Amino acid sequence: MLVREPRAQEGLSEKLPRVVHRLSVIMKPQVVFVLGGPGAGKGTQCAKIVENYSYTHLSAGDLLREERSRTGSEFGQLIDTYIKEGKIVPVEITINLLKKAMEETMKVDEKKFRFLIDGFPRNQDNLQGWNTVMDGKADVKFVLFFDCSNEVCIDRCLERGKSSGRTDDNRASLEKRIQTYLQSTRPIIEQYEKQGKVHKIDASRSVDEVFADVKNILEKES
Ligand SMILES: Nc1ncnc2c1ncn2[C@@H]1O[C@H](COP(=O)(O)OP(=O)(O)OP(=O)(O)O)[C@@H](O)[C@H]1O
Ligand SMILES: Nc1ccn([C@@H]2O[C@H](COP(=O)(O)O)[C@@H](O)[C@H]2O)c(=O)n1
Repeated sequence: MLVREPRAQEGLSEKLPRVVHRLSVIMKPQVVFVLGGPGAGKGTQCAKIVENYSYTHLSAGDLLREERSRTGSEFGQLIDTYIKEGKIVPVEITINLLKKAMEETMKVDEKKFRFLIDGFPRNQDNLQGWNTVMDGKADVKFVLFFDCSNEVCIDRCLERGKSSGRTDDNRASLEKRIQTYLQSTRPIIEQYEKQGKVHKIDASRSVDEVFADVKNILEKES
């Protein structure tokens, strides 16, 4: 004889709150922060993750560059100066771009709730902005930290600079970007390390060797 679960007899009014709660949990953005020095390979690895897993890649740097070239942007000039100087743009600008991009992604396809947020949070101001605006609205699952020497970072960016057209892929900007990374971003990574949230990857190896480690981490975390 079939024994009926009590829930099977529930009406819609009893079920609905539970369904709504479950949906809101499922659809809460799940975030992986992707950090590392300039040219460490963050964007390259994010592209490979997107090919293989259901993540949406949002690069804070790309969003700022887009905003810089958007006709009528009130922040274009400021962003341009900060990027050339290797300085971190005030978070009020960056967090709004990220939030909008996340919302638009999920509006188009509600199943796209896993995000790789690349190049953020880069300093204390970024982290504070994230906590203020996104607290409770998104879960930060872990941090992928692509670690390699300053020399490798600089060499890769200079090589990329031959064709990237980026205003900051030159030696003068790179010296400043490395300083900003060491002084402002490394302490953020250390904070997440203390929370046990950081997966550190040796990014000085080939793209495929680095990605093999990334895959292992993503398989374990899923
Ligand atoms: N493992 C690797 N070995 C050699 N070259 C690499 C590797 N990963 C990336 N590159 C190259 O180095 C350059 C920088 O890579 P990428 O743009 O992915 O770095 P990034 O960390 O996103 O940089 P940024 O923070 O400056 O935007 C690119 O030209 C890329 O093709
Ligand atoms: N959170 C961030 C991210 C980036 N910037 C500025 O953009 C430059 C390029 O960033 P990449 O991630 O593409 O290397 C970076 O040097 C900063 O000037 C930022 O301000 N805040």
